[in-house]
Amino acid sequence: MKNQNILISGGSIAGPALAHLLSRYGFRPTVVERTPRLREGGYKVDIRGVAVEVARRMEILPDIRRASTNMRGGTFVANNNKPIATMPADFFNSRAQGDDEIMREDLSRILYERTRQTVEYIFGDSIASIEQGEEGVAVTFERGESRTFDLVVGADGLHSNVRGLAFGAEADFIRHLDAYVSIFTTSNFLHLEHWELYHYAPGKFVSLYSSRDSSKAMSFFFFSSPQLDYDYRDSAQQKQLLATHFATDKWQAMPHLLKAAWDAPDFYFDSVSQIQMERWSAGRITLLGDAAYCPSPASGQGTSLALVGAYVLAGELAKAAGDYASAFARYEQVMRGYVSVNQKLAGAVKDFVPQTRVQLWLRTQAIRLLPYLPKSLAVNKMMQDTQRATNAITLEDYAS
Ligand SMILES: Cc1cc2nc3c(=O)[nH]c(=O)nc-3n(C[C@H](O)[C@H](O)[C@H](O)COP(=O)(O)OP(=O)(O)OC[C@H]3O[C@@H](n4cnc5c(N)ncnc54)[C@H](O)[C@@H]3O)c2cc1C
Repeated sequence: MKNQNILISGGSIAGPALAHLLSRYGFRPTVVERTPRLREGGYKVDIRGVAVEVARRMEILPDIRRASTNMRGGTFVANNNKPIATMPADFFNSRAQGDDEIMREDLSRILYERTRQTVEYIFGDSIASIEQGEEGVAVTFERGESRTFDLVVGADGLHSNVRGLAFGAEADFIRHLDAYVSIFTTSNFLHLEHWELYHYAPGKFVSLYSSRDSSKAMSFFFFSSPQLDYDYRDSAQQKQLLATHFATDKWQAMPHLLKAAWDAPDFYFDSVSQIQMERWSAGRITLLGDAAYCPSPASGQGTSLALVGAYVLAGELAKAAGDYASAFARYEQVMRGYVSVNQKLAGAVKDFVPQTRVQLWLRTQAIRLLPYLPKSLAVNKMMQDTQRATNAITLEDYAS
Protein backbone atom coordinates (compact mmCIF):
# COMPACT_ATOMS: atom_id res chain seq x y z
CA MET A 1 0.00 0.00 0.00
CA LYS A 2 1.19 3.54 -0.85
CA ASN A 3 1.45 6.55 1.46
CA GLN A 4 1.58 4.76 4.78
CA ASN A 5 3.42 7.35 6.88
CA ILE A 6 0.86 9.86 8.01
CA LEU A 7 1.46 12.80 10.35
CA ILE A 8 -1.59 13.90 12.32
CA SER A 9 -1.47 17.27 14.10
CA GLY A 10 -3.71 17.30 17.22
CA GLY A 11 -4.19 14.68 19.94
CA SER A 12 -7.66 15.38 21.31
CA ILE A 13 -10.56 13.47 19.66
CA ALA A 14 -10.27 13.60 15.86
CA GLY A 15 -6.49 12.93 15.82
CA PRO A 16 -6.38 9.79 18.02
CA ALA A 17 -9.63 8.48 16.44
CA LEU A 18 -8.04 8.70 12.98
CA ALA A 19 -4.78 7.20 14.27
CA HIS A 20 -6.70 4.26 15.75
CA LEU A 21 -8.48 3.48 12.47
CA LEU A 22 -5.44 4.07 10.26
CA SER A 23 -3.23 1.73 12.26
CA ARG A 24 -5.94 -0.90 12.07
CA TYR A 25 -5.75 -0.67 8.24
CA GLY A 26 -1.95 -1.00 8.27
CA PHE A 27 -0.95 2.67 7.95
CA ARG A 28 1.73 4.14 10.23
CA PRO A 29 0.36 7.27 11.89
CA THR A 30 2.31 9.72 14.04
CA VAL A 31 0.40 12.17 16.25
CA VAL A 32 1.94 15.49 17.28
CA GLU A 33 0.17 17.31 20.13
CA ARG A 34 1.14 20.82 21.20
CA THR A 35 0.47 20.31 24.92
CA PRO A 36 3.08 18.43 27.00
CA ARG A 37 0.63 15.62 27.84
CA LEU A 38 -2.87 14.52 26.90
CA ARG A 39 -5.04 17.60 27.25
CA GLU A 40 -7.56 17.44 30.10
CA GLY A 41 -10.80 19.34 30.47
CA GLY A 42 -14.04 19.87 28.66
CA TYR A 43 -17.65 19.41 29.62
CA LYS A 44 -19.98 16.53 28.75
CA VAL A 45 -19.94 15.83 25.00
CA ASP A 46 -22.55 13.90 23.06
CA ILE A 47 -21.98 10.93 20.77
CA ARG A 48 -25.15 10.79 18.74
CA GLY A 49 -26.80 9.02 15.83
CA VAL A 50 -24.35 7.57 13.31
CA ALA A 51 -21.38 8.40 15.57
CA VAL A 52 -22.58 5.73 18.03
CA GLU A 53 -22.29 3.15 15.24
CA VAL A 54 -18.82 4.48 14.38
CA ALA A 55 -17.78 4.08 18.03
CA ARG A 56 -19.13 0.51 17.92
CA ARG A 57 -17.13 -0.27 14.74
CA MET A 58 -14.05 1.29 16.38
CA GLU A 59 -14.63 -1.13 19.28
CA ILE A 60 -14.62 1.69 21.84
CA LEU A 61 -18.36 1.72 22.60
CA PRO A 62 -18.12 -0.48 25.73
CA ASP A 63 -15.39 1.82 27.12
CA ILE A 64 -17.53 4.85 26.35
CA ARG A 65 -20.55 3.35 28.07
CA ARG A 66 -18.45 2.42 31.12
CA ALA A 67 -17.33 6.06 31.37
CA SER A 68 -20.83 7.46 30.74
CA THR A 69 -21.75 10.55 32.73
CA ASN A 70 -24.81 8.66 34.03
CA MET A 71 -26.51 11.97 34.50
CA ARG A 72 -29.75 11.67 36.48
CA GLY A 73 -31.18 15.13 35.90
CA GLY A 74 -30.83 18.82 36.53
CA THR A 75 -32.33 21.80 38.35
CA PHE A 76 -32.79 25.35 37.10
CA VAL A 77 -31.90 27.58 40.05
CA ALA A 78 -32.53 31.20 41.00
CA ASN A 79 -29.78 33.53 42.26
CA ASN A 80 -30.28 32.26 45.82
CA ASN A 81 -30.02 28.62 44.62
CA LYS A 82 -33.76 28.00 45.14
CA PRO A 83 -35.06 25.53 42.52
CA ILE A 84 -37.16 26.95 39.68
CA ALA A 85 -37.76 23.58 38.01
CA THR A 86 -36.24 20.10 38.19
CA MET A 87 -36.07 17.84 35.16
CA PRO A 88 -34.98 14.21 34.65
CA ALA A 89 -31.99 13.69 32.35
CA ASP A 90 -33.96 12.07 29.55
CA PHE A 91 -36.08 15.20 29.15
CA PHE A 92 -33.24 16.96 27.30
CA ASN A 93 -30.91 14.25 26.08
CA SER A 94 -31.44 11.41 23.64
CA ARG A 95 -30.06 8.53 25.72
CA ALA A 96 -33.37 6.73 25.14
CA GLN A 97 -32.52 6.66 21.39
CA GLY A 98 -29.17 4.98 22.17
CA ASP A 99 -27.01 8.13 22.16
CA ASP A 100 -24.16 8.53 24.62
CA GLU A 101 -22.74 11.26 26.82
CA ILE A 102 -19.20 11.30 28.16
CA MET A 103 -16.76 13.86 29.57
CA ARG A 104 -14.54 15.08 26.71
CA GLU A 105 -11.33 14.18 28.56
CA ASP A 106 -12.58 10.62 29.17
CA LEU A 107 -13.18 10.07 25.46
CA SER A 108 -9.78 11.54 24.63
CA ARG A 109 -8.16 9.20 27.19
CA ILE A 110 -10.01 6.13 25.82
CA LEU A 111 -8.76 6.89 22.30
CA TYR A 112 -5.22 7.54 23.52
CA GLU A 113 -5.09 4.33 25.58
CA ARG A 114 -6.29 2.38 22.53
CA THR A 115 -3.49 3.77 20.35
CA ARG A 116 -0.49 4.47 22.56
CA GLN A 117 1.12 1.05 21.85
CA THR A 118 0.67 1.18 18.07
CA VAL A 119 0.94 4.88 17.27
CA GLU A 120 3.90 7.23 17.70
CA TYR A 121 2.89 10.20 19.89
CA ILE A 122 4.99 13.36 20.08
CA PHE A 123 3.83 15.63 22.92
CA GLY A 124 4.89 19.22 23.48
CA ASP A 125 5.69 19.99 19.86
CA SER A 126 4.04 21.52 16.84
CA ILE A 127 4.59 21.73 13.09
CA ALA A 128 6.61 24.86 12.22
CA SER A 129 6.69 24.49 8.42
CA ILE A 130 5.30 22.22 5.72
CA GLU A 131 6.58 21.83 2.18
CA GLN A 132 4.87 19.51 -0.27
CA GLY A 133 6.89 17.70 -2.93
CA GLU A 134 6.29 14.97 -5.52
CA GLU A 135 7.25 12.22 -3.09
CA GLY A 136 5.99 13.52 0.25
CA VAL A 137 5.65 16.37 2.70
CA ALA A 138 8.76 17.82 4.35
CA VAL A 139 7.88 18.94 7.87
CA THR A 140 9.95 20.83 10.41
CA PHE A 141 8.89 20.83 14.04
CA GLU A 142 9.15 23.74 16.47
CA ARG A 143 11.66 21.82 18.59
CA GLY A 144 13.91 21.64 15.54
CA GLU A 145 13.49 18.15 14.07
CA SER A 146 12.86 17.72 10.30
CA ARG A 147 11.05 14.69 8.91
CA THR A 148 9.27 13.66 5.73
CA PHE A 149 5.80 12.10 5.75
CA ASP A 150 3.64 10.81 2.92
CA LEU A 151 0.55 12.70 4.08
CA VAL A 152 -0.34 15.30 6.74
CA VAL A 153 -3.72 15.61 8.49
CA GLY A 154 -4.67 18.71 10.49
CA ALA A 155 -6.85 17.55 13.41
CA ASP A 156 -5.76 20.49 15.53
CA GLY A 157 -9.05 22.16 16.30
CA LEU A 158 -10.77 25.49 15.72
CA HIS A 159 -7.47 27.40 15.53
CA SER A 160 -5.79 24.74 13.40
CA ASN A 161 -2.07 25.19 12.80
CA VAL A 162 -2.10 22.98 9.68
CA ARG A 163 -5.00 24.97 8.20
CA GLY A 164 -3.02 28.16 8.76
CA LEU A 165 0.11 26.73 7.11
CA ALA A 166 -1.59 25.06 4.13
CA PHE A 167 -4.79 27.03 3.45
CA GLY A 168 -4.31 30.54 4.84
CA ALA A 169 -5.51 32.84 7.60
CA GLU A 170 -8.15 31.68 10.10
CA ALA A 171 -10.15 34.87 9.43
CA ASP A 172 -10.96 33.53 5.93
CA PHE A 173 -12.76 30.47 7.33
CA ILE A 174 -14.12 31.27 10.79
CA ARG A 175 -17.72 32.36 11.36
CA HIS A 176 -18.23 33.88 14.81
CA LEU A 177 -21.60 33.19 16.40
CA ASP A 178 -21.32 36.11 18.87
CA ALA A 179 -20.83 34.03 22.01
CA TYR A 180 -18.03 32.58 24.16
CA VAL A 181 -17.69 29.47 26.32
CA SER A 182 -15.43 28.67 29.22
CA ILE A 183 -15.13 25.29 30.92
CA PHE A 184 -13.08 24.29 33.96
CA THR A 185 -12.96 22.03 37.01
CA THR A 186 -13.97 23.16 40.46
CA SER A 187 -14.54 21.39 43.78
CA ASN A 188 -17.99 19.82 44.15
CA PHE A 189 -18.86 22.54 46.66
CA LEU A 190 -22.62 22.15 46.13
CA HIS A 191 -22.46 18.36 46.69
CA LEU A 192 -24.08 17.36 43.38
CA GLU A 193 -24.36 13.67 42.52
CA HIS A 194 -24.71 12.96 38.79
CA TRP A 195 -26.77 16.11 38.85
CA GLU A 196 -26.56 19.42 37.03
CA LEU A 197 -27.52 22.99 37.97
CA TYR A 198 -28.53 25.59 35.38
CA HIS A 199 -28.43 29.33 35.96
CA TYR A 200 -29.53 32.07 33.54
CA ALA A 201 -28.86 35.82 33.62
CA PRO A 202 -29.38 38.34 30.79
CA GLY A 203 -26.95 37.31 28.02
CA LYS A 204 -25.46 34.55 30.19
CA PHE A 205 -25.86 30.89 31.10
CA VAL A 206 -23.86 28.79 33.55
CA SER A 207 -24.16 25.12 34.36
CA LEU A 208 -22.40 23.01 36.94
CA TYR A 209 -22.15 19.24 36.78
CA SER A 210 -20.71 16.73 39.23
CA SER A 211 -17.85 14.76 37.70
CA ARG A 212 -15.28 12.12 38.69
CA ASP A 213 -17.87 10.17 40.72
CA SER A 214 -18.96 13.41 42.35
CA SER A 215 -15.51 14.09 43.81
CA LYS A 216 -15.30 17.20 41.59
CA ALA A 217 -17.54 19.39 39.50
CA MET A 218 -17.18 20.85 36.04
CA SER A 219 -18.51 24.30 35.23
CA PHE A 220 -19.67 25.54 31.84
CA PHE A 221 -19.97 29.29 31.20
CA PHE A 222 -21.66 30.73 28.11
CA PHE A 223 -22.11 34.42 27.33
CA SER A 224 -23.22 36.42 24.30
CA SER A 225 -20.79 39.03 23.12
CA PRO A 226 -19.65 40.63 19.90
CA GLN A 227 -16.19 39.50 18.87
CA LEU A 228 -13.62 40.12 21.63
CA ASP A 229 -10.01 41.05 21.05
CA TYR A 230 -7.87 38.55 22.98
CA ASP A 231 -5.07 36.02 22.50
CA TYR A 232 -6.54 32.49 22.33
CA ARG A 233 -3.34 31.12 23.89
CA ASP A 234 -3.25 33.53 26.86
CA SER A 235 -5.36 31.90 29.56
CA ALA A 236 -4.64 34.64 32.18
CA GLN A 237 -6.18 37.18 29.80
CA GLN A 238 -9.16 34.86 29.21
CA LYS A 239 -9.72 34.37 32.97
CA GLN A 240 -9.77 38.16 33.34
CA LEU A 241 -12.34 38.42 30.50
CA LEU A 242 -14.53 35.84 32.21
CA ALA A 243 -14.23 37.63 35.58
CA THR A 244 -15.20 40.95 33.96
CA HIS A 245 -18.23 39.49 32.17
CA PHE A 246 -19.61 37.75 35.25
CA ALA A 247 -18.56 40.34 37.89
CA THR A 248 -22.13 41.62 38.38
CA ASP A 249 -23.81 38.20 38.20
CA LYS A 250 -25.88 37.60 41.33
CA TRP A 251 -25.82 33.78 41.50
CA GLN A 252 -24.73 32.71 45.00
CA ALA A 253 -22.26 30.23 43.49
CA MET A 254 -20.56 32.82 41.27
CA PRO A 255 -17.78 34.07 43.62
CA HIS A 256 -16.68 30.47 44.25
CA LEU A 257 -16.73 29.66 40.52
CA LEU A 258 -14.82 32.76 39.45
CA LYS A 259 -12.17 32.06 42.08
CA ALA A 260 -11.94 28.43 40.91
CA ALA A 261 -11.30 29.64 37.33
CA TRP A 262 -7.99 31.21 38.43
CA ASP A 263 -6.79 27.95 40.01
CA ALA A 264 -8.14 25.47 37.42
CA PRO A 265 -5.46 23.37 35.69
CA ASP A 266 -7.81 22.61 32.77
CA PHE A 267 -9.22 26.11 32.09
CA TYR A 268 -10.70 26.29 28.57
CA PHE A 269 -12.02 29.41 26.87
CA ASP A 270 -12.99 29.90 23.26
CA SER A 271 -15.39 31.64 20.94
CA VAL A 272 -18.53 29.86 19.79
CA SER A 273 -17.61 29.70 16.11
CA GLN A 274 -17.85 27.55 13.04
CA ILE A 275 -15.29 26.72 10.38
CA GLN A 276 -16.58 26.81 6.82
CA MET A 277 -14.26 25.91 3.95
CA GLU A 278 -14.85 25.24 0.27
CA ARG A 279 -12.33 22.40 0.30
CA TRP A 280 -10.64 20.46 3.08
CA SER A 281 -7.68 19.09 1.14
CA ALA A 282 -4.71 20.55 -0.71
CA GLY A 283 -2.38 18.02 -2.33
CA ARG A 284 -1.08 15.64 0.35
CA ILE A 285 -2.63 17.63 3.21
CA THR A 286 -6.17 17.32 4.53
CA LEU A 287 -8.14 18.58 7.54
CA LEU A 288 -10.35 16.68 9.97
CA GLY A 289 -12.78 17.51 12.81
CA ASP A 290 -13.01 21.06 14.16
CA ALA A 291 -10.03 22.12 12.02
CA ALA A 292 -12.08 21.52 8.86
CA TYR A 293 -15.73 21.87 9.87
CA CYS A 294 -16.15 22.92 13.50
CA PRO A 295 -19.92 23.09 14.03
CA SER A 296 -19.46 24.97 17.40
CA PRO A 297 -20.41 23.75 20.88
CA ALA A 298 -23.86 25.26 20.23
CA SER A 299 -24.59 22.39 17.81
CA GLY A 300 -23.54 19.68 20.29
CA GLN A 301 -22.11 17.78 17.31
CA GLY A 302 -18.35 18.57 17.32
CA THR A 303 -17.34 15.20 18.73
CA SER A 304 -19.70 13.18 16.53
CA LEU A 305 -18.48 14.94 13.37
CA ALA A 306 -14.88 14.27 14.40
CA LEU A 307 -15.52 10.53 14.96
CA VAL A 308 -17.52 10.07 11.75
CA GLY A 309 -14.98 12.15 9.77
CA ALA A 310 -12.12 9.98 11.08
CA TYR A 311 -14.02 6.83 10.12
CA VAL A 312 -14.71 8.04 6.57
CA LEU A 313 -11.21 9.45 5.98
CA ALA A 314 -9.43 6.31 7.23
CA GLY A 315 -11.85 4.05 5.38
CA GLU A 316 -11.46 5.89 2.08
CA LEU A 317 -7.65 5.86 2.37
CA ALA A 318 -7.72 2.12 2.99
CA LYS A 319 -10.20 1.51 0.16
CA ALA A 320 -8.03 3.51 -2.27
CA ALA A 321 -4.92 1.60 -1.07
CA GLY A 322 -3.31 4.90 -0.12
CA ASP A 323 -4.22 6.78 -3.33
CA TYR A 324 -4.67 10.00 -1.39
CA ALA A 325 -6.07 12.11 -4.24
CA SER A 326 -9.11 9.91 -4.78
CA ALA A 327 -9.49 9.16 -1.04
CA PHE A 328 -9.50 12.87 -0.08
CA ALA A 329 -12.02 13.62 -2.85
CA ARG A 330 -14.33 10.82 -1.66
CA TYR A 331 -13.93 11.93 2.01
CA GLU A 332 -15.22 15.39 1.07
CA GLN A 333 -17.99 14.02 -1.12
CA VAL A 334 -19.26 11.62 1.57
CA MET A 335 -19.02 14.10 4.49
CA ARG A 336 -20.24 17.41 2.98
CA GLY A 337 -24.00 16.99 3.37
CA TYR A 338 -23.71 15.55 6.88
CA VAL A 339 -21.45 18.42 7.98
CA SER A 340 -23.72 21.04 6.50
CA VAL A 341 -26.93 19.80 8.13
CA ASN A 342 -25.17 19.48 11.51
CA GLN A 343 -23.66 22.98 11.33
CA LYS A 344 -27.22 24.27 10.91
CA LEU A 345 -28.11 22.81 14.35
CA ALA A 346 -26.18 25.67 15.97
CA GLY A 347 -29.09 27.92 14.89
CA ALA A 348 -29.31 31.41 16.30
CA VAL A 349 -26.92 31.15 19.23
CA LYS A 350 -28.19 34.41 20.76
CA ASP A 351 -31.63 32.80 21.31
CA PHE A 352 -29.99 30.25 23.61
CA VAL A 353 -29.83 32.85 26.38
CA PRO A 354 -32.39 35.57 27.17
CA GLN A 355 -30.77 38.90 26.36
CA THR A 356 -32.79 41.30 28.53
CA ARG A 357 -34.42 41.26 31.99
CA VAL A 358 -37.87 40.98 30.41
CA GLN A 359 -36.75 38.02 28.27
CA LEU A 360 -35.19 36.45 31.37
CA TRP A 361 -38.48 36.79 33.26
CA LEU A 362 -40.37 35.18 30.36
CA ARG A 363 -37.80 32.36 30.15
CA THR A 364 -38.12 31.75 33.91
CA GLN A 365 -41.91 31.43 33.61
CA ALA A 366 -41.51 28.99 30.70
CA ILE A 367 -39.01 26.93 32.73
CA ARG A 368 -41.48 26.78 35.66
CA LEU A 369 -43.99 25.15 33.29
CA LEU A 370 -41.54 22.60 31.85
CA PRO A 371 -42.13 19.80 34.41
CA TYR A 372 -45.87 19.93 33.68
CA LEU A 373 -45.56 19.71 29.88
CA PRO A 374 -45.31 16.43 27.99
CA LYS A 375 -41.78 16.06 26.64
CA SER A 376 -43.20 15.81 23.14
CA LEU A 377 -44.67 19.31 23.36
CA ALA A 378 -41.68 20.99 25.00
CA VAL A 379 -38.74 19.75 22.95
CA ASN A 380 -40.22 17.72 20.11
CA LYS A 381 -39.24 19.90 17.14
CA MET A 382 -35.69 20.41 18.43
CA MET A 383 -35.26 16.67 19.11
CA GLN A 384 -36.59 15.73 15.66
CA ASP A 385 -34.23 18.15 13.86
CA THR A 386 -31.31 16.86 15.89
CA GLN A 387 -32.14 13.22 15.28
CA ARG A 388 -32.42 13.82 11.53
CA ALA A 389 -29.09 15.66 11.40
CA THR A 390 -27.17 13.19 13.56
CA ASN A 391 -28.22 10.35 11.23
CA ALA A 392 -27.76 12.23 7.95
CA ILE A 393 -25.04 9.99 6.51
CA THR A 394 -24.96 6.37 5.36
CA LEU A 395 -21.88 4.59 6.65
CA GLU A 396 -19.99 2.44 4.20
CA ASP A 397 -18.62 -0.80 5.58
CA TYR A 398 -14.88 -0.31 5.15
CA ALA A 399 -13.92 -3.42 7.11
CA SER A 400 -10.75 -4.90 5.63
C1 LIG B 1 -9.67 21.25 26.35
C2 LIG B 1 -10.87 21.17 25.45
C3 LIG B 1 -12.15 21.22 26.00
C4 LIG B 1 -13.28 21.16 25.17
N1 LIG B 1 -14.50 21.19 25.74
C5 LIG B 1 -15.60 21.08 24.97
C6 LIG B 1 -16.90 21.05 25.54
O1 LIG B 1 -17.05 21.06 26.75
N2 LIG B 1 -17.98 21.00 24.72
C7 LIG B 1 -17.84 20.93 23.37
O2 LIG B 1 -18.84 20.88 22.66
N3 LIG B 1 -16.61 20.93 22.80
C8 LIG B 1 -15.50 21.00 23.57
N4 LIG B 1 -14.26 21.02 22.98
C9 LIG B 1 -14.17 20.87 21.52
C10 LIG B 1 -14.40 19.41 21.14
O3 LIG B 1 -13.38 18.61 21.69
C11 LIG B 1 -14.40 19.32 19.62
O4 LIG B 1 -15.47 20.10 19.10
C12 LIG B 1 -14.63 17.92 19.06
O5 LIG B 1 -14.43 16.90 19.97
C13 LIG B 1 -13.73 17.72 17.84
O6 LIG B 1 -12.43 17.50 18.31
P1 LIG B 1 -11.11 17.84 17.52
O7 LIG B 1 -10.14 16.78 17.93
O8 LIG B 1 -11.38 18.08 16.09
O9 LIG B 1 -10.67 19.27 18.10
P2 LIG B 1 -10.21 19.66 19.57
O10 LIG B 1 -10.88 18.85 20.58
O11 LIG B 1 -10.31 21.14 19.68
O12 LIG B 1 -8.66 19.25 19.62
C14 LIG B 1 -7.64 19.90 18.95
C15 LIG B 1 -6.32 19.39 19.53
O13 LIG B 1 -5.26 19.94 18.75
C16 LIG B 1 -4.26 20.41 19.64
N5 LIG B 1 -3.50 21.46 18.96
C17 LIG B 1 -3.84 22.76 18.79
N6 LIG B 1 -2.86 23.40 18.13
C18 LIG B 1 -1.91 22.48 17.87
C19 LIG B 1 -0.65 22.54 17.20
N7 LIG B 1 -0.16 23.70 16.74
N8 LIG B 1 0.08 21.41 17.10
C20 LIG B 1 -0.38 20.22 17.63
N9 LIG B 1 -1.56 20.13 18.29
C21 LIG B 1 -2.30 21.23 18.39
C22 LIG B 1 -5.04 20.90 20.86
O14 LIG B 1 -4.22 21.01 22.01
C23 LIG B 1 -6.08 19.82 20.98
O15 LIG B 1 -5.60 18.73 21.72
C24 LIG B 1 -13.11 21.07 23.76
C25 LIG B 1 -11.82 21.02 23.21
C26 LIG B 1 -10.71 21.06 24.03
C27 LIG B 1 -9.32 20.99 23.42
